Amino acid sequence: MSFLNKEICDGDNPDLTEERRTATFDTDRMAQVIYGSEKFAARRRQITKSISRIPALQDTKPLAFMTREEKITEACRELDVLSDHWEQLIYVNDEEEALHLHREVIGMEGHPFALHETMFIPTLVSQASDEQQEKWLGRARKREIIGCYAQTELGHGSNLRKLETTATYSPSTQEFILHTPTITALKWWPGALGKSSNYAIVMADLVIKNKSYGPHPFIVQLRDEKTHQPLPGITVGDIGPKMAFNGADNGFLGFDHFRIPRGNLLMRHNRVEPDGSYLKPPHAKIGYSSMVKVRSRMAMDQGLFMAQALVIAVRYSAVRRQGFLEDKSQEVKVLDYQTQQHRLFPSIARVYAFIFCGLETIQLYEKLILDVNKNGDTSGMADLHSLTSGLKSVVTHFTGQGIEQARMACGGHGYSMASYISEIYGVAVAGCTYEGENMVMLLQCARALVKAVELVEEGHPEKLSPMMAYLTKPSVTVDLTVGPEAYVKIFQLIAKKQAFKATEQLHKFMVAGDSRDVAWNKSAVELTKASRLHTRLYILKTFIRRVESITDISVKAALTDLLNLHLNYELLDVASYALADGIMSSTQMDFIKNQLYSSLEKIRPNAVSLMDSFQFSDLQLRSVLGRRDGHVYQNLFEWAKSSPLNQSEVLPSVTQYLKPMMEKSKL
Ligand SMILES: CCCCCCCCCC/C=C\CCCCCCCCCC(=O)SCCNC(=O)CCNC(=O)[C@H](O)C(C)(C)COP(=O)(O)OP(=O)(O)OC[C@H]1O[C@@H](n2cnc3c(N)ncnc32)[C@H](O)[C@@H]1OP(=O)(O)O
Ligand SMILES: Cc1cc2nc3c(=O)[nH]c(=O)nc-3n(C[C@H](O)[C@H](O)[C@H](O)COP(=O)(O)OP(=O)(O)OC[C@H]3O[C@@H](n4cnc5c(N)ncnc54)[C@H](O)[C@@H]3O)c2cc1C
Repeated sequence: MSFLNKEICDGDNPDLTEERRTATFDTDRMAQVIYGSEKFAARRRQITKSISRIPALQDTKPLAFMTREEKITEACRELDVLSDHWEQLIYVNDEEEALHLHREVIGMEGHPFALHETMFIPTLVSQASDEQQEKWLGRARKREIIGCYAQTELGHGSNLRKLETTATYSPSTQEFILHTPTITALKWWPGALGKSSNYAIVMADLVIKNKSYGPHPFIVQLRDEKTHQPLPGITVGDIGPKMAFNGADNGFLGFDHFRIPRGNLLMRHNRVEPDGSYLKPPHAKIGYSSMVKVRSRMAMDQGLFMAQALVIAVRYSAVRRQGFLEDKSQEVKVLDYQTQQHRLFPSIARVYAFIFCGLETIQLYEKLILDVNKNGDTSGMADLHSLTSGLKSVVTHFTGQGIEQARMACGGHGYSMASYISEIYGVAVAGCTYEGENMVMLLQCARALVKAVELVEEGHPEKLSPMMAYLTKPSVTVDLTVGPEAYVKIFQLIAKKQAFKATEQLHKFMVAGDSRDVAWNKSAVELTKASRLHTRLYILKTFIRRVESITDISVKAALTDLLNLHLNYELLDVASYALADGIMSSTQMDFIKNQLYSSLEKIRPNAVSLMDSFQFSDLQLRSVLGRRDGHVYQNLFEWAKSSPLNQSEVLPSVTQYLKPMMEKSKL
């Protein structure tokens, strides 16, 4: 068939080439801003190039046509190839490079080392004593053992204080006896637990002399290191297929009076002595630090998920032609429609905003762990906990929305698994649940907000952390034409008003006789609204800070357009609060709308390059629709032909059922 002639696929789609030519900035320079440094952006490109030279790391069969078993096997094959090339591809133990390598080669659907790297090793780093690290950390880093993080149970996830798995200390044998007393106490959900891991960090209720000390982390061997068979006393398996993440074997785990040595309680911050005496940690929640680590990474990780969906949708929108504007001789690129821009560009701005936030929170976590491990200083824990609790909830929610809009922006082809957007969506929205269900975490953030409001009301504003300082700002009239700072001021007023209103409501119920818990529940929706506004304000301020710090003029100009779009879009999105409280007038609302529409026009010529700047390889994107070459239709046809259903002309379902049925109908 002539239209499949290879020659016409040589070179990129001219529509995309034109987009790339009109960009006003250099995508390598933009990548430096996205990835935090010139060095890392260059390393990413270098790693991508090295990967492309290893034939065994190129895609085999499209993921969409694989079974779960095939996906898991393929991920393991890739891990094996990676381990042979590890030292030649990346600097050993460089977490960011390793993450990039995994994202690109194995993708996002999960693999046996995902939890090993993201939670098992970090828990050993933050919770194990030096002696324990000597014993396990080296082995874990060399991947002699595979570990996961087993906390959630069939009956309890959000409420850690009610975990049922017990670790009862036996002073006579100096052992802990791990036990699963009921079916609801089965560990349920941990990634890579089902079939791959032979070790786990198990969170269990520490019990000494009939006294419960709450959840503590233990390192537990689950399987024989030679045979990989579960050890006696352990029941373990896979929990079955999920909405996405089907390359991961999320698992269940039960203990039948399973004994582990005393030295398997991770004892960097707390201890159980041989006689059973307990030395408490410097902060009650220090054992939760691995969750805080993952939450601190989520703004970045979710930003990258949304970026992948938007690369696909924006490239496709520059290639897809549908309908007419002025010129009736050629259909228009759908990216030229204002509605398409309004659907996609605010999400592009959020991607950048989330990533800038993520760069900051990752550093905040690293600093916290240094402070705790080196100086025993836990003073930063409360702030980082409330910040990351709000942030994980807000970014996962908006990422889900942004990816779904990206899918719809691709019309019918977005619904095909060839776009890969449905898979990205499934993986990203898991983040609304894991590491703390979003509502639960917004309410954690609200605890800090209410405390801060109470401090202001009690006349102690000097005790507020810098993040809460806006709660003392007086109401002022703001001229929006002044620039970003004016938007921040209005946002601060809106967020402050909501924090005070929610706290007032809480207090009102308490004064009327409700307990704090009941009053809290009756005010919970208002409290979560306050948390969202507080978090969105933080994101907005980080975006402004980051753009102000950029030195490359053309990159800064492109990002200033994006920032302006973000400011106007965010303010419009929360305008109902501002109007209700008389913070903004309807004239100001009209101004914001007009600014927003003009931002869309300014961003239009840079849209493709703003997304190209993420420098995702086609291997990483795994999207037929979003490939860099833009030869959407040829690529889609090739992909469809590779469907298992097309490997024979007549399917058994036809010979077995349809054919006889049609024959019968003829009689
Ligand atoms: C070399 C490196 C290579 C790297 C390669 C990596 C390869 C990766 C490849 C990528 C491929 C795929 C990606 C896969 C990634 C998937 C990751 C998925 C991971 C998912 C894991 C999980 O989900 S683990 C389970 C998570 N579970 C939860 O989050 C449970 C949520 N619940 C809680 O956290 C708690 O129950 C609670 C915080 C909600 C309440 O706790 P508690 O009841 O104990 O406390 P209170 O509410 O009473 O509050 C009391 C006070 O304590 C304060 N608090 C609570 N928590 C903390 C904390 N963490 N830090 C500080 N303070 C805390 C709380 O604020 C209260 O304070 P006051 O208000 O002052 O009283
Ligand atoms: C893909 C994926 C991977 C995971 N990986 C791991 C892992 O590696 N290790 C691990 O240990 N766990 C893992 N989990 C489990 C995950 O951490 C939990 O599912 C999560 O913490 C939510 O807990 P839950 O399922 O008990 O939800 P629930 O708490 O039962 O939530 C159900 C509903 O109740 C509401 N709710 C609950 N408590 C409150 C409250 N106090 N106030 C108001 N509303 C409330 C929630 O908002 C939600 O709407 C994973 C989960 C998923 C989906």
